[in-house]
Amino acid sequence: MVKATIQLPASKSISNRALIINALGKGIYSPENLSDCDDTQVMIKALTEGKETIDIMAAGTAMRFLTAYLSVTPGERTITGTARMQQRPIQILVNALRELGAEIEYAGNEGFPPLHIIGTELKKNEITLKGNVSSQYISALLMIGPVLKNGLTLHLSGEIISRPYINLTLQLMNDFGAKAAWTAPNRISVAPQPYESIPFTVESDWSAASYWYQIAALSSKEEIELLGLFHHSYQGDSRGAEVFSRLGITTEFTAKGVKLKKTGNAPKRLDEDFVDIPDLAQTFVVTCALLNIPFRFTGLQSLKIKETDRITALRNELKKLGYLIEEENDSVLMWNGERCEPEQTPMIQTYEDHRMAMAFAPAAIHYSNLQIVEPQVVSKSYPNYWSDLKQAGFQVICEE
Ligand SMILES: O=C(O)C1=C[C@@H](OP(=O)(O)O)[C@@H](O)[C@H](O)C1
Ligand SMILES: C=C(OP(=O)(O)O)C(=O)O
Repeated sequence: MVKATIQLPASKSISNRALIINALGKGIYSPENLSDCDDTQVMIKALTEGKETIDIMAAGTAMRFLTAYLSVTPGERTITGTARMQQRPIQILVNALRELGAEIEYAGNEGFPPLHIIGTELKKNEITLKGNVSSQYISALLMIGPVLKNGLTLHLSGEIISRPYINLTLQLMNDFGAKAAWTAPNRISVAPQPYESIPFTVESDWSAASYWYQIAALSSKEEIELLGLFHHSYQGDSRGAEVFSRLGITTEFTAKGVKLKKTGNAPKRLDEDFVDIPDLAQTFVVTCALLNIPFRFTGLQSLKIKETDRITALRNELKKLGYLIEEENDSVLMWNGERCEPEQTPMIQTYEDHRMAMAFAPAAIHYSNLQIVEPQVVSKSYPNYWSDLKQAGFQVICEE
């Protein structure tokens, strides 16, 4: 029996947007309930310490959003991150900013952080960029739109991935008094209308919630309540609730958050497109395998450039638990029920990826010997994950 009431961490995606918007708007109110996770802490430091060299560690949002922010903010700075961050591409954003007039140089390898940026006034106001690699480039550009002299129009080419994150950006920008909207299926326009300062409270993180839905799905009995989630959420990952309802976990919204209910229904298989919800891929791959539900998950093309190559990491680690997952075109993961002998004491590697640790920990419900290597990685988005699991009665063995 898993019984817990969990105060989830605040969303890092919302926190980091609110911080950038607040800095651009020179607000009088500070956003409330900011996340205490690493990715938000590095953003706060970058915006308040005024250092010449900014280290954002492993935070993709901080790297991309600050690159645009520093391009329009007086001063000369170098922005860098972990070794993995220096392998995560940023050329599309750098080219777009340069085309607008930004002064950015690569301080290491061409196309990747670290970057040397001299803040300047950007004069151009219309560009085309690819929408099929990372939506964070688009969000980064949109957020500086209101402070550009002539506003900004973006034309996006290719299939647009992670679209709900673009919509989250637009939603927050509009809440803070900007005028930004889709003006065609592939075009977004931002008016040169400055941000206003408003009191703002950050919602809990729906991506973090997914690990508790997973725990509910894998345990025989549960009473789980998650605090701080809203019914009409800004976060695309709130769609996880609907996908979990197909796996027999329904959501009851209360005044404080959500209560999870187990219906006992399970589908014969699960097919889903993750192009809008890439951060939930690990949750559902592990959950379906352990529930013995064959699946085909498409839209995973961004997984290779995240904290680690998540396609490879998932296949490697699930094999240790006895599941043979197949991959297609770097963008599909599927499982037809094929098994192999599980390891006696599976040591799950986390590859500096918080979501590997968080998505595999619930597997301890079925594999009592399971160990998680480098468990501290969870601090990227959910520092209290292990203490919350402990509160819920879990004993996961963590290998430091
Ligand atoms: O804008 C954001 O807050 C995010 C966008 C997504 O990245 P991509 O757009 O690179 O897929 C997501 O994976 C990441 O965790 C957070
Ligand atoms: C991909 C993620 O983060 P980021 O790209 O912001 O580092 C994530 O949190 O899963």
